[in-house]
Amino acid sequence: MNETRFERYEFKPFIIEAVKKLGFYEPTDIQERLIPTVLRGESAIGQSQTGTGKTHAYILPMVEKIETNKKGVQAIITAPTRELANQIYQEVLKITSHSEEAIAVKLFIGGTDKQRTIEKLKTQPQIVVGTPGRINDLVKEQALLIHTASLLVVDEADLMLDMGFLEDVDQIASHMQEKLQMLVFSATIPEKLKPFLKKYMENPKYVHVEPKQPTAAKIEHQLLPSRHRNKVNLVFDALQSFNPYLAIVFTNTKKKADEVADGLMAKGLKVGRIHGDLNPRERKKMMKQIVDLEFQYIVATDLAARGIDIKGISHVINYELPSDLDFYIHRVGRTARAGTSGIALTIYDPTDEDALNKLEKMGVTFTHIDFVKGNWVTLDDRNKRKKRQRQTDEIDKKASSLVQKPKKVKPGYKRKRKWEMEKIKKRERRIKRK
Ligand SMILES: Nc1ncnc2c1ncn2[C@@H]1O[C@H](COP(=O)(O)OP(=O)(O)OP(=O)(O)O)[C@@H](O)[C@H]1O
Repeated sequence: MNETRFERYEFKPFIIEAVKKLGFYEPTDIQERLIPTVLRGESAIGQSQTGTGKTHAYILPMVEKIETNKKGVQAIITAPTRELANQIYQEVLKITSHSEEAIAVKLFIGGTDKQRTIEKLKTQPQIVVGTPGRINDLVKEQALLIHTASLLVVDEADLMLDMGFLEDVDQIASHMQEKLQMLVFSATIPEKLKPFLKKYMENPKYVHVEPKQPTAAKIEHQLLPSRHRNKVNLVFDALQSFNPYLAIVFTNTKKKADEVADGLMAKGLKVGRIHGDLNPRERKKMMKQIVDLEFQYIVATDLAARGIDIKGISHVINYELPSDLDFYIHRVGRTARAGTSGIALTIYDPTDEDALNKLEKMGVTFTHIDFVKGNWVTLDDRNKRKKRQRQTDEIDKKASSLVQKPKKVKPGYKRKRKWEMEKIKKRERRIKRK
């Protein structure tokens, strides 16, 4: 690519070169609205749908602000999972590696050898990327000196709160420069996060790229009723029929993830799996295999739903609905990224009706399908089916109330009563249809 609209930000030439290499021609909404703010040194909260470029909305201006001749930590990026921290770290390297003057970037995440990390910290990096717990450990051991740093990024901020990491983030912030530029990002910013934001950000620029719907535009949300069928078989049938470029199946627990992965493998599928019970080495190896597209099917818990940007996920299957509906948005947001399209199929039970109603109120529109005798069929909208069921129930009730039970029971009275009720039901249905 020989030109890019990112030139409007007057980034250092090496950053423009890196952006061109990434193939970014047009800044996304959130980038357009936040890059100038970050360059001015202001704090900001960035909320926009999954897959809309939040990561580079902070990476590009952050690298621009690094003073290459100044040693010591200048910027810290925190993320709630090792996989996401590593992914962000890789993205930072894709930019800094174009700089003639070396920019020292280091990744600090749990599950790696802390002693070895401390030994390698003879010189301090200029940019730190990592999970809050490990960064905080290294600060407490005075191995990592962050009093020189003035920019802190909190990515996937709501999950940081849910996972109890904000305490660590708080401690990290308290060891940094007094005048702190804080950048907070997520596709979902819940109310419960607001007190933390108020503590560090007097008057942050709050950029909420108001989407018309909470999830990426080009996701087709499909609903499949379980109807007490074996859900692993349903997932298998769906995967066979989709023949996906890359499908990720989400479950609510690690145990269920193993069950589903084992079930699909027993049916002959080669399946990757990623969840918290894997040891750090296995998780790292698995993520690499997934990114290298060694699998067509992955089974994962919500650990992988956050921010992970795996190119080419064409299908997301919810084996079950998450209890926190924000996780539905993050799960389905693994597909249809950067303007591509994708399919999100959710297998649901009757107990999920309320949650589905809430998602519809949030702006998600579902198509209803079923898998009957090896073929996909489109179903009526479940609300229409429910309404029809309600009407049938009302007609039954009315008919039954109109046909009096005889005081004295005579032979054949049941058949006669049923016949009279049918007559009334037919009349009522005719009236409803008008
Ligand atoms: N300006 C751009 N032009 C084209 N592609 C872009 C641009 N900015 C980012 N991308 C690509 O879009 C994809 C999604 O970006 P990113 O992972 O930053 O989204 P996100 O908003 O952080 O998503 P999530 O909420 O899931 O974390 C990535 O593959 C990234 O390389």
